[in-house]
Amino acid sequence: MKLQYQGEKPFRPVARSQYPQPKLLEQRPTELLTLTPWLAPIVSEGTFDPELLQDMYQPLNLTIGVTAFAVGRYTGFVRHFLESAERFFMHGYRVCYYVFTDDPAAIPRVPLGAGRQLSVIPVQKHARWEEVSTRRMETISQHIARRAHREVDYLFCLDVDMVFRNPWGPETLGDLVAAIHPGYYAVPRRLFPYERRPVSAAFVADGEGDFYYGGAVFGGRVARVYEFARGCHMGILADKANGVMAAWQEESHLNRRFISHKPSKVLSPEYLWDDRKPQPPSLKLIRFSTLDKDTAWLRS
Ligand SMILES: CC(=O)N[C@H]1[C@@H](OP(=O)(O)OP(=O)(O)OC[C@H]2O[C@@H](n3ccc(=O)[nH]c3=O)[C@H](O)[C@@H]2O)O[C@H](CO)[C@H](O)[C@@H]1O
Ligand SMILES: [Mn+2]
Repeated sequence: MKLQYQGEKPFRPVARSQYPQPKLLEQRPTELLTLTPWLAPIVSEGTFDPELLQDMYQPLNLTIGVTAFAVGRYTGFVRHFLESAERFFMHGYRVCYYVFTDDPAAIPRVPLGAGRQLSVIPVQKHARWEEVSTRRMETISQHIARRAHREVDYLFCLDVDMVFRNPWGPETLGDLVAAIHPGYYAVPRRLFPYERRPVSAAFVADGEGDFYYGGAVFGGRVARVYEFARGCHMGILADKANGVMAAWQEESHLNRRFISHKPSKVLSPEYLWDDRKPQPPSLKLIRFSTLDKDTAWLRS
């Protein structure tokens, strides 16, 4: 299907010319790696000038979409998710939240700032939680084709059982964006929990892989997210036809695809943390984090 995207928005010249000078020979701005071997920036605190980025992106009048699924008991996370996003997510930009749920009446009407809106989109409830989680790729791609490609410039697809704790701004915008999983940023790749059975479309061979990315955060330009989610969905369908469920469901397919379709921007675990873990000194702040939750109860 050929999609008519919103017009591409050209960069305007930077208005402000006074800001700290970038210094080629100065120490690294962060303890973390700042560039992948394919020259994609790895975003973390200290690597960017938030005010400069604000001046560059604000005039573009961008609209940023967010998808979040709240099926079954996960509706209980929506209030905290939206309230914290109102405080910290893309402050000063137009934002469209797309909340997919089997129970629209359970979605709270959280007060939203100017230029920000919430669409509640009904979806069917699947019996197994793996199915709920995995079906997201299909629903996201259909939603982009039907609606979101006309409404937003960038789209982030986020888990709902999470909260924003610090600013998430235009430094995260890129063509195709992945986030490093908080559990595996210091782990050799042979120990990444990739799908290792060749029968699965998500199969990753030994010696392959860059970072282990989290399924809870991905995004980019809406056209690229469409291709990406569709590609993952195709892999999931192929597996289904073979009676296979990948080791970590859609996260396995996402990781497979990011090996061959490299992200143009990588978010450090500041953007995908887990409150059950202590914050290491190398992470200056936590921006978006998983809440401690009763997983068995939620999924039952
Ligand atoms: C630490 C850990 O174990 N992480 C895995 C786990 O993440 P999580 O434990 O973060 O998965 P999760 O329970 O948050 O499910 C993912 C998302 O699907 C939605 N949802 C899920 C179930 C449901 O009944 N209703 C509903 O709305 C909701 O938006 C949720 O945030 O599972 C994912 C499955 O894709 C990935 O494999 C992750 O690696
Ligand atoms: Mn989650």
